[in-house]
Amino acid sequence: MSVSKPRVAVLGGGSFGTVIANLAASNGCHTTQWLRDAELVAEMQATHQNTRYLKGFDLHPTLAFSSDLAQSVGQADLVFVAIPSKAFRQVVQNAKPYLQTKQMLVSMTKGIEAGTFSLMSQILREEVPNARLGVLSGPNLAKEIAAKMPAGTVIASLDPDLRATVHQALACPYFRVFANTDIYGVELSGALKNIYAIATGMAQANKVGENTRSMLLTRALAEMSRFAVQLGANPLTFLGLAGVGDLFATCSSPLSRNYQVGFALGSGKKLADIIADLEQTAEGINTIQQVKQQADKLGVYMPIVSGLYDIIFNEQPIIDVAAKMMNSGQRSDVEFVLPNR
Ligand SMILES: NC(=O)C1=CN([C@@H]2O[C@H](COP(=O)(O)OP(=O)(O)OC[C@H]3O[C@@H](n4cnc5c(N)ncnc54)[C@H](O)[C@@H]3O)[C@@H](O)[C@H]2O)C=CC1
Ligand SMILES: O=C(CO)COP(=O)(O)O
Repeated sequence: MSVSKPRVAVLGGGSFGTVIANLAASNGCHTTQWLRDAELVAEMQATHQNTRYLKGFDLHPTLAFSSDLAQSVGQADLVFVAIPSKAFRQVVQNAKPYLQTKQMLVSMTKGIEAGTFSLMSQILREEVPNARLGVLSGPNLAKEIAAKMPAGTVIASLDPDLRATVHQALACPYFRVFANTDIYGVELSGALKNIYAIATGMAQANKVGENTRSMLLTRALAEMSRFAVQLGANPLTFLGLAGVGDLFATCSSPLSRNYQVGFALGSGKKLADIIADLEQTAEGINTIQQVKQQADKLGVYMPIVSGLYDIIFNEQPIIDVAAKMMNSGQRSDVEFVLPNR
């Protein structure tokens, strides 16, 4: 286990990258946040705020900002990556010449690469084959952490030193870091729950009751774990913070961008207008498309994903899709206990 505080780099200038960089700096780690936008870097250096993505929060005075990748990652022991999935590979490729062999790379991105169905840890493995890898995921709404509201997260890695180093960098009285070794399960949980946050936002816009919301959430958990197990994840991971924890937080909170997208769709707004207004990342729309394709290929039954796909991409009315789901006959409540025939 490392004894001195790790030197940290965070790639990504969005709300989550900022919150994690701020936590590490507040914990005494020499921390640099890398952003592609030099203008925003200059503003953040002057104000120690991120007015574009995390308005109203003062950042720790020792947190450094840079738009120079070499300077940001070159000296770091631990590199967190919080870049939206559509740009993740490109940014890692750009950083690659400056990465050192013993560095630890941790993805915080909850998405799936379009076209390849790669999760971000798989991209890290492909692009930087010798790196020490981890995934950070959990119920971590950025603004709540910025406001120092207590939260827990999960660091998943096969490398015990990496798990301990992430704990050392981030754990504090309002942020607890739990451990897991099921990288794929933790990472899939984080990506998949965005789909169901869209569904719950849509249902809330249609003023459903608590019974409906509970059914949706529980069937979402059944569906996402069924899919993940097919892909080799451990079903028990879905009982942890990265699974049911993040599903509950994201599906309940209007702070979630995916929930906001679902709510706006459920209120009759057009997807293109919603995305344009959001100006932030909502991974779930891309994830629905990637998961629908993969579930069809593997023959996994995912009625919520299929229903959302029909509403968003085939313009089917929400009420028709909901009625079809409610009339789908009897299925097992917990299929790992009572299998479906
Ligand atoms: N915000 C949150 O509460 C949480 C977000 N996450 C995940 O973190 C990832 C990043 O999300 P946020 O920080 O919330 O995003 P955000 O929407 O707040 O900001 C996105 C950031 O990525 C940057 N970016 C986009 N394309 C880029 C490119 N080609 N090169 C360099 N930078 C680029 C943008 O400039 C911006 O700084 C997402 O996958 C999200 O699912 C995970 C946990 C919590
Ligand atoms: O992942 C998150 C909280 O854990 C954030 O969710 P959104 O990306 O929907 O805002």
